Amino acid sequence: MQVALVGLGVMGKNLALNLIEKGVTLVAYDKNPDAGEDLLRLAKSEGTAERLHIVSDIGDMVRRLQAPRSILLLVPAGELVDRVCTELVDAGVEINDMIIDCGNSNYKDGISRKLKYQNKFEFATMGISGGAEGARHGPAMMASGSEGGWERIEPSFEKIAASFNNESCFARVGHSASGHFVKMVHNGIEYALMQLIAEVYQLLRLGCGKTPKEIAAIFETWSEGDLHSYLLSISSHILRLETKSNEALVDLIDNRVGAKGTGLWTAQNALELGIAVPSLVAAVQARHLTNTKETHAAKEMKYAAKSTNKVKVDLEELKDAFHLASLLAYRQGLALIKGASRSHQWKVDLAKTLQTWRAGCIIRADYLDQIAKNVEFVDTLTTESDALRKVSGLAIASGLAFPVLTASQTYLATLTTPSNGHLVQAQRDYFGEHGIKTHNDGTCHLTDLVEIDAKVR
Ligand SMILES: NC(=O)C1=CN([C@@H]2O[C@H](COP(=O)(O)OP(=O)(O)OC[C@H]3O[C@@H](n4cnc5c(N)ncnc54)[C@H](OP(=O)(O)O)[C@@H]3O)[C@@H](O)[C@H]2O)C=CC1
Ligand SMILES: O=C(CO)[C@H](O)[C@H](O)COP(=O)(O)O
Repeated sequence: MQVALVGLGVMGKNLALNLIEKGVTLVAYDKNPDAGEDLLRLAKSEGTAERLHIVSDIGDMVRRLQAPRSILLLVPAGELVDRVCTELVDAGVEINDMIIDCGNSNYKDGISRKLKYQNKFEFATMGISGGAEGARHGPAMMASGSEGGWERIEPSFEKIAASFNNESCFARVGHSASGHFVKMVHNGIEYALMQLIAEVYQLLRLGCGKTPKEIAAIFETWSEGDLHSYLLSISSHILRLETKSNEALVDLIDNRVGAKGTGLWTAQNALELGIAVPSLVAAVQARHLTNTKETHAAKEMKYAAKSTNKVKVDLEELKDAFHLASLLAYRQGLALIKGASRSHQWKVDLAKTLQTWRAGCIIRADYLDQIAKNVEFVDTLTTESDALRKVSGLAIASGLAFPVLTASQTYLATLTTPSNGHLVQAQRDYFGEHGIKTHNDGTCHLTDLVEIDAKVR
C-alpha cells in the first residue's frame, strides 16, 4: 500500500512512523524541510526508512504516487486545509484520488469541502485521537463517509489503529463529515473529564489539605480498580512530578488554560441543536474563566487557600461521585452525537463510535464497558448518585469552584427529579401570551384554565 502524508508535526510525524512500521510505503511532505529531515532520521533509527520517501515539493509528492492516490492531511485546521487542497489540485490530483483531512477540522467545513471539491477529487474526513503516543503506537480513528477510496486505505488504517479485544479502533462511524463531529464531541468530553479531575484534585488539595503526592496516591488507587482511565493515570503521574528542590510541578504552572476550538464547537452545536450537555459546556467556560482578568488572583494558591473552608470528604463517596460524573459526561456527548446524527441523517453508529474510544484515544476508560452495555444507566447507580449529591454539597460549602462537578449533579437531578418548568411556562404565557403545554400535550393559555382579573404591571 502506498500513501502520502502532508504535515509532519506532532501528529503527522508519529502517524508516519506508525504507517511505515506496519508496512505502508509513505511519501511525506511538510513545507518545513526540517520536519522531513527529522522524520527521516527517526525512521532510520527505527530501521524503517526504506519505506519512507521525503519530498520537498508537493508536486513531486503527487507525481511519485500511482493513481488513484490516497493523501492524508495533518495540518492545522482552518483555511490551511483549503490551501493544501488547492496546491494538490494544481499539482495534478485527479477525480478518483482521495484526500483525507485527519486534523481537528470543523465538521461544517468538511461538509462544504465535500461539495466544493466534488468535481476535483474525493474529499473525506477522519478525526484522530491519542496525541503523539497514540499516533505513533495506535490511535483511535473516527472516519466517515462513503467515498470509494476508503476501500483502498481501510485495511492499512485498521492495522495502525489501536485495538480493543482484537477489534480495531478505526471505524467509519457514519455518513458525510460525521467523523469530525464525533471527534469534536470526543474532545468536548475530554474537556469535561480533564476539568472534573482538576476539580477533584482541587477539593482534595484546598478543601481537604492534601498534598499533590497524596492526591496522586488516591488517584492511583482509583486507577487500580474500575475507574482506570488514561486521563486519571496521566493526572496522577503529573501530580507526582517534582523539581530537584522538591517543589510540586503543578505549583510552577500558571492557571490560564488554552484551547484550540473543538470544545467551544461542541458547546455551540449542542446549544444550536437544543441538546443539553451542561458538563461539557461548563468545562469550556471553566477554561474561559481561567483567562479572565478577575480570576488572575487565583494564580496564587495561597490566596485561594485562605479564602476557602476546609471540608470533610469521604474518599469512597468522592470516588463514587467522580465515577458517576465521568459517566454523565460520556452520556451527554453520546446524546449530542445521537441528536446531530438524527438532524443531519448521518446514521452514526453509537456502538462503532464507542469501539473507537475503547483504546488509543485520550478519553479511553475501563468504565466505558458500563456505557456500552447500557447508555441509559442513570437509574441504576443509586449509591453513586447519592454520593454525587452529597459531594457536590460539600464541595460548594468549601467555597471553591466546581463547575463540572456541580453541572453533572444538576444534569442528573434534572433527569431524575421533578421539573420546575411549569412555572416558567406560566411566566412566558403571563407576559407574552406564548401559550402553555398541558399534561395531555395540548396547548392553551393560562386564561383558558383560570380567570385572571387584572395582571401585575
Ligand atoms: N497534537 C495533538 O495532540 C492532536 C492534534 N490533532 C489535530 O491534528 C492536526 C495536526 O496537529 P499537530 O500535528 O499537533 O500540529 P503541528 O502544528 O505540530 O503540525 C502541523 C504541521 O503541518 C505543517 N504545515 C503547515 N502548513 C503546511 C502546508 N501548507 N503544507 C505542508 N505542511 C504544512 C506545519 O509546518 P510549520 O510548523 O512549519 O507551520 C507542521 O509541521 C491539527 O488539526 C490538530 O488539531 C488531532 C489530534 C491530536
Ligand atoms: O484533539 C486533541 C486531543 O484529543 C488535541 O490535543 C487538541 O488540541 C485538544 O484540544 P485543546 O487544544 O482545545 O485542549
